This record gives sequence, structure tokens and C-alpha cells, in this order.
Amino acid sequence: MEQIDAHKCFGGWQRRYTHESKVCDCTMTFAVFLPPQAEQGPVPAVYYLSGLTCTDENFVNKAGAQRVAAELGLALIAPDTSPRGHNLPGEDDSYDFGSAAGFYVNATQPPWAGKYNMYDYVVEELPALIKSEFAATVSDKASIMGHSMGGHGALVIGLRNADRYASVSAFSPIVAPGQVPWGHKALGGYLGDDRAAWRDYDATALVEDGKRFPGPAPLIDQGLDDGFLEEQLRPELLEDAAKAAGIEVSVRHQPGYDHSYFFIATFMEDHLRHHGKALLG
Ligand SMILES: N[C@@H](CCC(=O)N[C@@H](CSC=O)C(=O)NCC(=O)O)C(=O)O
Repeated sequence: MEQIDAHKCFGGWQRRYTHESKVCDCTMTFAVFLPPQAEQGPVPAVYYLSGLTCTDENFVNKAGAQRVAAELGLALIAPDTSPRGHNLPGEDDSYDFGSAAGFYVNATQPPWAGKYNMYDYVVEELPALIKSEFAATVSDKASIMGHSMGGHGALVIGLRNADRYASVSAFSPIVAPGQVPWGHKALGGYLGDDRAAWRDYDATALVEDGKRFPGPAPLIDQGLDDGFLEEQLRPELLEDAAKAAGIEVSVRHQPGYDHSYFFIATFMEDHLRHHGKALLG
């Protein structure tokens, strides 16, 4: 692991690293914010999964999360959104597939299989690296959140790993990739045409299939002026599935807000306090 950037921030440190990833078969980049409390001993972590077109840097530079994380004593861990540099055919042809669009799945289809394994990267490899390299500053306790494609990733990873995360939240998530164009393209490309295989990466289908969120009801914020709301995000599909399953999901419909980091920054404090309560009591 190599540190490639570091800035003191709200009494803590915003750092950036590269490392060799086995599961993605390439060099990966991620960011870590360590609050001042980490100097006294390990603090819990909140993982943030970004959306289409992002790197680890969008969240770090635009979400405004560090001030509250420093107040609460939470580490923030932001991975990249896909493997990089494989030069696979079609990898850089569109914003919603390939580079910066890993969709937090383990690909089974050539040429993506064996490389586009962002699910295993986020759930297994990155936490193992954090455990080995940050043992003095970051504890095993973790929560997860994300935006759009990353909101989908956070909901799916939380539902499939309820024992590993204390809480889940999302900003404008793709709640049912099996039912929207972004998801059809990504899940079809990475997993193939058998839609049964898509259900493992679809929060709405996972709830229908009996999976349950860890901790408190997941907090979801959705801007009502979001240009992707009706075609790609469709939060009502998860709300309906949760209602049918008899589980609580806290979806807040925010008038006037769009899909941007201005929206995310507005409600970031609420999300960090949601996770802080679950992680710190
Ligand atoms: N075609 C658009 C879409 C890009 C976009 O809106 N990306 C969002 C995430 S969308 C779902 O995953 C984003 O977070 N962008 C980065 C940012 O800093 O705002 C385009 O290419 O503009």
C-alpha cells in the first residue's frame, strides 16, 4: 500500500492510497479520513460508495462529510467505483458501464469476470486491508452508505451482510436495478442474461427474497427534482417491497433537490449521525 496524498482536515487527516488488488487484478485507489479521535485508539468506519462517473475523490472533495465525522469520531472510507486500466473492449465507451461503473457486483461474464469484482473488493478485500494496515486507528465496526449506483451498492451489501454492518443509508439509490435501464445494461453485461442471477444484486429483490437490513431502518434521501428519479431510481419499488415484507425503510422525499453533490452535502450530516448512533451508541 502506498500513500499518495494527505491533508490535515478538521483536526484529523484526509489521506489517499493505492494498492495492488487481487480480486480486481489491478492497482486500486481509495481514500480514508481519520478523525482526531483515531490518535487515541481505533474508531469505527463508515464506508461510502460513489456513483457512476466517480472516483474516490468526488465524495472526499464535494460531500462535506469530514466536519461531522471529526465531531463524532468516525473514519470515512471511500473506494473507487471500478477496476481501472484493464483496457478491456468497451471498457471506456460509456459512462454507465465499465470504468467508473463497476456496479458493486462480481462479474461472471467475459471479459469482465476475474477483474470486475467490486462486490468482493468492498466486502472482503478492502476491509481486510484496513484491518491489517489501520489496526491502530480503525476498528472492525462498520456501517455503509452510498449515492446512486453506490446507494444500490450500499443497500445490497448491507442486506447480504447484515452481520458486518451496524447501519445502512443511501442518497438517491438505484433500488431495483433489475427493473431500470442502468441496471439492465450493467447486470446484463457483467452477469449475463439469466435474470435469476441479478436478484443477488437488487435491493428490492433481496427484500422480496427475505433479506433484512442490519440495525435501524435504513435512511434514504431522495431529491424530488432529480432528473434520474422516474426512469432509473424508482424508490417506490423498494418502499412497496418493504411494506409487503413488513419492514421499515425510512425514505425522505426532499422537494427541490436534484441528483448532485449539493443535495448530498445538504443531508450528509443526518446520515453520519444515523451511522454514529448505530456505531457509537
Ligand atoms: N450522464 C451524466 C451522469 C453522471 C452522474 O450524474 N453521475 C453521478 C452519479 S449517477 C449514478 O450513479 C455523480 O455522482 N457524478 C459525479 C459528481 O461529482 O457529481 C454525466 O456524465 O454527467
